[in-house]
Amino acid sequence: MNDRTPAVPPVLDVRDVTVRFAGLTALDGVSLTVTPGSVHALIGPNGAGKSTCFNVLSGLCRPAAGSVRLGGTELTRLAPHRIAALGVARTFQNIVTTRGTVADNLMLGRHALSRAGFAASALRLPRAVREQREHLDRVREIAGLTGLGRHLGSPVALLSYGDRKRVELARALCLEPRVLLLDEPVAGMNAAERARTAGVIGDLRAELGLSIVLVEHDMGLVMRLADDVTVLDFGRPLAHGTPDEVRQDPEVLRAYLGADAQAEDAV
Ligand SMILES: Nc1ncnc2c1ncn2[C@@H]1O[C@H](COP(=O)(O)OP(=O)(O)OP(=O)(O)O)[C@@H](O)[C@H]1O
Repeated sequence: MNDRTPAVPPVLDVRDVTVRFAGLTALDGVSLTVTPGSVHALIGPNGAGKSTCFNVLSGLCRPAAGSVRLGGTELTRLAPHRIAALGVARTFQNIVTTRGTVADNLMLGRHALSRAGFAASALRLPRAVREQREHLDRVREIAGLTGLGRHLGSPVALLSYGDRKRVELARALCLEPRVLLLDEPVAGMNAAERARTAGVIGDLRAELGLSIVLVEHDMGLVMRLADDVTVLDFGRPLAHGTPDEVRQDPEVLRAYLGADAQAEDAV
């Protein structure tokens, strides 16, 4: 821990959220509570509404009904940048970072936290130089936490797929979030990269005390990392509980986990 470590994050409370796209109800009365400092997984088959839920949490999608609160603050009608400023950062399923070095991209992630104005930075006034140095120090720490320390000077385009996915994660961390929304953080990775990223996510929770909401199809990762699991099916909440409770829930086995869960139990 360090003095930038956020205090205990506030509860993220999602109540009765409904989202409709034309005739389709993508989320239908979804509620979940993310306990401070926990990993809360959101799982379900393709089209269950997981990404839509993330879009609501990060302000990209406005629900027809329901509310999202972070501590005492209502997030539901806020713009994405306001929600990010309040401490909710996200990654996306697809890699969006393709240019510049790892350090460049992480410094961009710090931009929203800069206090020195454009003129002070352009003129390299002492205050701006000091702030820049502090951001660089923090970028180095975050790169270390995410396993990117030795890649800081590398162009992102030359990194392995797994490292590029972790650049997305590190960039979200550069906002110093209290809640981190991870949308399929290991999708497309090989087994070694998955294990590495799972270790990084576990360390983040332990070292930064973040609340993490995790959307992931890799059930092994979900079962290993999550404290709580909410299962969606056709936009509706199907089950909620610990990983062990959810993996034994007959409705969940029928609707979603099926062979995967049984295969995992056999390991
Ligand atoms: N912008 C949109 N316009 C219309 N329908 C949409 C839109 N976004 C999502 N949907 C529909 O809403 C439903 C939920 O989609 P969503 O992407 O949230 O599911 P998901 O659980 O994240 O699926 P996946 O695991 O495949 O990413 C789907 O039927 C999808 O086709």
